[in-house]
Amino acid sequence: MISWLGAQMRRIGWTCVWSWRGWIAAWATEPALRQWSLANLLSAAAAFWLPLTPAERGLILALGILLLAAELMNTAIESVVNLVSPEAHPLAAKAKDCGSACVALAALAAGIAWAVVLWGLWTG
Ligand SMILES: Nc1ncnc2c1ncn2[C@@H]1O[C@H](COP(=O)(O)OP(=O)(O)OP(=O)(O)O)[C@@H](O)[C@H]1O
Repeated sequence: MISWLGAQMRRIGWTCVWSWRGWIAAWATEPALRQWSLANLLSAAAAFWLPLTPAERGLILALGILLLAAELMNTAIESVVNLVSPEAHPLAAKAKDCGSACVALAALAAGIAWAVVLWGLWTG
């Protein structure tokens, strides 16, 4: 039992190390990730500055983090496509376009959440 627990803790520890490495690598090469991170900071500051409910704040913060996750997934897809298909190919285009659509939908979700929350503030 103790050795199983130790193995799980080591696995979780390595997962944290690899995830941090992924974040650092994407941060260094992807301007879009830096822009979304700045937008997220501003969004989180506004969510705490405005008189929102805890549920509204939670929604805004969670969708912002999901948007960053979508951007990282898009970066992962782009990296793999560039590795296996540097030349033009319809499937490479499809993979990259879908990754881009994934980020766009996550951004739309965050934007809709902000619009609904602000509408509630305005009318409430
Ligand atoms: N190997 C390829 N084969 C076919 N089309 C491609 C290929 N690479 C890129 N494209 C097309 O060009 C678009 C932009 O690809 P690119 O790799 O430049 O992404 P990007 O500008 O870095 O995207 P993002 O702004 O999301 O980071 C893709 O969505 C796709 O339609």
